[in-house]
Amino acid sequence: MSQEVHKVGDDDYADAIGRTQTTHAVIAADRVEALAATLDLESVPGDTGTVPPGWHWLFFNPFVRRSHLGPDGHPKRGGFLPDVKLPRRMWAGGRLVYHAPLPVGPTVARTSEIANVAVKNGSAGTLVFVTVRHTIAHDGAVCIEEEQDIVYRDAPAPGAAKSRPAPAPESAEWSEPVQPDPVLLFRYSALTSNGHRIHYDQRYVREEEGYPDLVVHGPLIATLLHGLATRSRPQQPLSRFEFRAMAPLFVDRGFHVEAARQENGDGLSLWAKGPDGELTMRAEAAFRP
Ligand SMILES: CC(C)(COP(=O)(O)OP(=O)(O)OC[C@H]1O[C@@H](n2cnc3c(N)ncnc32)[C@H](O)[C@@H]1OP(=O)(O)O)[C@@H](O)C(=O)NCCC(=O)NCCSC(=O)C[C@](C)(O)C(=O)O
Repeated sequence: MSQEVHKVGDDDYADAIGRTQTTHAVIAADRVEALAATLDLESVPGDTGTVPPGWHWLFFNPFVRRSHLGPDGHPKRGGFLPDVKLPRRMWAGGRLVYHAPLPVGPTVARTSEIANVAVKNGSAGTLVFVTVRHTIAHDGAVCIEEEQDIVYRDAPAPGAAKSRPAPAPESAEWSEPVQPDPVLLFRYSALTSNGHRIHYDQRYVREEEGYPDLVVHGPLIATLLHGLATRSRPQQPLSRFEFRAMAPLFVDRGFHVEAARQENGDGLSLWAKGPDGELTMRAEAAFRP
């Protein structure tokens, strides 16, 4: 990463860079099966006894004590994650390398490091991007490497104009509809131990964060794109996946996950298309030969 600027106002985030944390999780079969049911799949896809790509987001999110939660329902900032003062947190994207399947059953370690903090100007004010580098290893062998981008934004200015998302591509070779009902959002929050109120607390999301309705989880959309990628190439294991969340999706507003062969490459380009045809997430997937 090349960004050098870690300051917003008087806050200097340089100290946070390089901070590490290790979390352990039992890769429990019942949780993996519960996600299959939540995604309305007949069974867990892929090889028996392994976690499908993207499903590792089920694990490693600790249930902290209630008194240690911040106003958004996430653990208070200033522990592992830097104490960014901007109130609205979103999952902005990530880059994943799948080295080996994550086995179901054992207790597995995830080591996390704050890789970068970048302050940028967005269309509606300051954005602070925190990039966390995760390594998930079992028995000394790395299974997954991931860089996760979390973005923090200012509260919306009253009457501020909304930025207009770009249209999604019209070149889909694969397209699947998704109906994000409140039960899907609730079950995904529960399964991923995610207390973020933007996914279930309608008063909070409207009054405090200024969104029109409950927000669909970024990792859920990325998981659905992973699923489309692996179904489109059943013979080839996924080796890399990168994605960027471009605009939010909301509860009860149907959207599509779509894919096409890459124009310049052997992999797939994928995206989520919102209810008005807008591009809400884009992704690239690479596969082993
Ligand atoms: C991120 C938003 C606010 C920026 O929107 P904007 O209009 O303010 O920004 P912009 O003007 O388009 O771009 C400004 C700068 O930011 C960069 N940028 C712009 N977007 C990204 C991105 N995604 N990843 C990395 N960089 C990004 C962009 O490249 C540019 O950099 P530059 O000045 O160097 O050229 C906007 O794109 C957006 O709303 N995206 C959708 C976010 C979303 O819906 N996430 C999923 C739901 S939140 C969630 O699931 C949460 C969870 C799971 O509970 C959880 O807490 O972990």
